[in-house]
Amino acid sequence: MVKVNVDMASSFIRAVLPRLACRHLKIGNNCNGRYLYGCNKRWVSSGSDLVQVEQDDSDNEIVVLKMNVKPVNACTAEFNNAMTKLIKDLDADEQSKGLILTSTLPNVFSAGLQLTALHGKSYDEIKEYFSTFQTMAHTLFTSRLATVAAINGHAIAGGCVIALCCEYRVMAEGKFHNGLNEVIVGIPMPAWVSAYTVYALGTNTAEKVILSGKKHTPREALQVGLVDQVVPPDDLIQVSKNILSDLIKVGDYPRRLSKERLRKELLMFSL
Ligand SMILES: CC/C=C\C/C=C\CCCC/C=C/C(=O)SCCNC(=O)CCNC(=O)[C@H](O)C(C)(C)COP(=O)(O)OP(=O)(O)OC[C@H]1O[C@@H](n2cnc3c(N)ncnc32)[C@H](O)[C@@H]1OP(=O)(O)O
Repeated sequence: MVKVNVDMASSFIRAVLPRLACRHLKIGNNCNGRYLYGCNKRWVSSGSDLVQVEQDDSDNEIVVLKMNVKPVNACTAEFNNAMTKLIKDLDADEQSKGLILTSTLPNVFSAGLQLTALHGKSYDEIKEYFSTFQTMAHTLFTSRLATVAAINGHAIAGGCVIALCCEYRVMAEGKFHNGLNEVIVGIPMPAWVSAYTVYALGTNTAEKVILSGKKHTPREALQVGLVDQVVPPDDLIQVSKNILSDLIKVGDYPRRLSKERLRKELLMFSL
């Protein structure tokens, strides 16, 4: 079990993080909180259109969630909460078997945490904001659904984490980057993110990926295991659907229980 010095992390959040994060982006507070509403399933209601929901088949077994937070799918607290609610609703709906996660934006899957949310905020506010992201990631990671990330653009830091929470990751070819650049931004990697990365990549590669903070091209991401497949952009969704169809062919109960047993150990990690 990883030991974390919580006092050190707390001091870091209080004193250093807000300045580092905003210096990294060279931005002030450009939070844009207005979004459309667009769910088309009666049992899915995120309360916003930060995530668009599409049914993929007549049986309602496959759902496509499209992140829709312009301009770069930065994970606002409202987005994190909407995602958490949607995934929980889908988990509770026995008809749903699989989930594809992608983005409405042409070149960005997700830019990760909303760095502007850290600017000028109190310790408690930042802590609360982080916890909305962590809850969303845990909910996706442990969802009973089969999950595929269809990465149609940059997947940076928290964006890469969202993809790592999925069982399978397909990335579009293109001039995109995928990586965990937290150490470059100035965020010490939380133990739970490291644990998820080790789970997906293995310890040795995860350490290299995390400690370098490197942003990988799709091909490089494939080599280190951040993604499982790289495909032409036009094929991304169809390939993801084919993978998902194969995943959900397996008996629901043994699959669900095995996923739970494999993944629940990792929930002990927090900061
Ligand atoms: C101690 C810690 C304890 C507990 C932690 C608990 C949880 C931690 C979670 C795990 C750690 C996760 C960390 C993060 O996610 S940090 C975020 C790091 N993200 C980045 O570094 C990405 C930065 N962005 C980019 O690289 C590019 O924007 C991107 C995505 C490649 C797209 O490029 P492009 O299409 O050219 O677009 P622009 O760069 O011009 O950006 C357009 C617009 O968006 C603003 N923006 C970009 N990224 C963010 C962001 N992450 N948050 C907020 N805003 C962002 C950018 O400033 C531009 O705004 P403008 O007003 O100028 O138009």
